[in-house]
Amino acid sequence: MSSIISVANLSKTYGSGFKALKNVNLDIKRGEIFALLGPNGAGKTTLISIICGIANPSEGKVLVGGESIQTSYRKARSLIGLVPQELHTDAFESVWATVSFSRGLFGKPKNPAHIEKVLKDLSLWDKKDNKIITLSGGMKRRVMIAKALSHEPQILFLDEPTAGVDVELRKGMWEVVRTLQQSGVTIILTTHYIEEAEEMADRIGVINKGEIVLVEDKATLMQKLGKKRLTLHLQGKINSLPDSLSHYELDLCDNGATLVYDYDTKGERTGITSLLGDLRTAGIRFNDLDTTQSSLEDIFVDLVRTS
Ligand SMILES: Nc1ncnc2c1ncn2[C@@H]1O[C@H](COP(=O)(O)OP(=O)(O)OP(=O)(O)O)[C@@H](O)[C@H]1O
Repeated sequence: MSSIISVANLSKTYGSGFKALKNVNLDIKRGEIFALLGPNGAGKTTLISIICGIANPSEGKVLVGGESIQTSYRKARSLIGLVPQELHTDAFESVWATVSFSRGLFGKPKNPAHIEKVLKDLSLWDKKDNKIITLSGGMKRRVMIAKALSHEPQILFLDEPTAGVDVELRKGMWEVVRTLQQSGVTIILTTHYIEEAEEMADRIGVINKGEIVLVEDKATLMQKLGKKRLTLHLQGKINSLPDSLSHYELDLCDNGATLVYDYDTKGERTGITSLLGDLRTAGIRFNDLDTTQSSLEDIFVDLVRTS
């Protein structure tokens, strides 16, 4: 896949002297869903604002579809649809009027067939004549996406698309995003919800204190950094672990009914075989066992804590 966005050596120092971005390098591949994760204040919105040409970088370059956002702003910007964090639309306009108007802002000729397709894709067609004020929060969010897609951009930025949205609506939004990807749009979303990145993204980037600390395929990331947990459900409860097991990092849980062992899937030896042997020697028997992969959330918390 070729790059549709290329960010090189980007830094941003605000007037206050605060360094919000420090030498960021990032390529977004055409057609992917890229999730940018980071704690509050990490620099996500600053980065998006610079890529979209809303804020100026202090140093560095951004190319969008091969065009510089700094020197070819109009060309580069027309490739981008942006759904900002805060929802602001004209409450008394109809859905149709507000979405059509957005297209006009990009100097594009009217194209009712395109607006109709966008509204249908976003399940807003039956609301096209409703005033924005009469819509639910989830529908208003979809109107914001429709506005961002009105000028047929190739790239869609979604800044916290599901913040404060209930679980069902969030899942609906994920469906919408998948449909958009299938129609050929490249999607970059920022989120606090690790689950969202885990569910949606092809690749994940983590930003912390203005620095990109990781960019990785989601699947590789889960595998590479993942730890596994072995849980043994004991035949009988035990009060404490015998000394012969003291060199293992074991946790006795559920009042002595389960034994938990965390191991590194990357390690040469997991220690499981010897642990099971030593348990047998110690006379500790179990009925059942299971293993679980640690989640992206564990990985993320680790990264942000240590970087
Ligand atoms: N106009 C500004 N002047 C000075 N500092 C700013 C300005 N805008 C943002 N910052 C600072 O830059 C840092 C990054 O802010 P940014 O909004 O990019 O973070 P974010 O990752 O989007 O956070 P959140 O998840 O809370 O939206 C923060 O410490 C913020 O206080």
